[in-house]
Amino acid sequence: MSSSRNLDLRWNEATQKFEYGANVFGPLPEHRRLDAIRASLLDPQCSGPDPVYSIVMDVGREEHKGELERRNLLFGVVSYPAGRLGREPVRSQGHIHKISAHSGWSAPELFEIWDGTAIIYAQESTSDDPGRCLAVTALPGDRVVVPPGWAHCVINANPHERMIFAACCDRDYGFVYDGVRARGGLAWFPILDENGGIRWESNPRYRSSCLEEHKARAYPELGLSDTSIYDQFAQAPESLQWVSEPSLFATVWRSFEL
Ligand SMILES: O=P(O)(O)OC[C@H]1O[C@](O)(CO)[C@@H](O)[C@@H]1O
Repeated sequence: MSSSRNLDLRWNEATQKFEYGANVFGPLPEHRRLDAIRASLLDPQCSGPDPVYSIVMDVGREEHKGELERRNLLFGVVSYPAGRLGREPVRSQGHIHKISAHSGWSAPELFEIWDGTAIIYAQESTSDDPGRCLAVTALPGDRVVVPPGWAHCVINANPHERMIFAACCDRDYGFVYDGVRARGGLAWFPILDENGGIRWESNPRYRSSCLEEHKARAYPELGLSDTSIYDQFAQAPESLQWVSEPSLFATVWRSFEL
């Protein structure tokens, strides 16, 4: 069982499900199978943990249901097993958020790591030139923000332990995979080295690019406090409104650093 950050839910390894505390709602997990994500892996024939990850979208405390809906916000939690996908760590496929009907923006996403070590990888575009490419390492309690319109994936950086994270996103979410799949993945593939560390290989189906790597940082310009993202929502729901209404920070996004 793993503990959550101020939302009473935990992953049960034996049942491969999330368990919800009193007054916490959430669905059964959707298990993403290995066959469903092969098109974006370095070795599409590889073997690895199956399911590759388990997702619950729309979790929260009963008392917040209305507020989440009114604000077009949604919390999800994702659990990744230990292991590897061939030479790669366990990871998601990579996608861009669809344009939201209510905002006209491809929404940003706010991640918070709960257990394990994650790398959030993001690139500006899935066209020939991927633009800026960044890999941000995040530990329990760290937050990472992927700005509007960027393609991204989430990686379990430690092949020896499970990784669990929460994300706050637009309730009108949808994932666009075309660009990523057409190029056989994102512009950089994470590779597990002999010592369990991560190195990167560029994807030759993109024009050459540089990869910047750094650790997670604070985001005062987005009004993120030190408390967990769910508690921040509970205490001041308007302070996360930018997730579903990115235009509130239109000027911030222009020079945003992950
Ligand atoms: O569809 P993909 O790219 O495999 O990623 C799915 C993941 O993306 C997320 O939105 C996080 O970016 C999670 O909900 C989910 O784990």
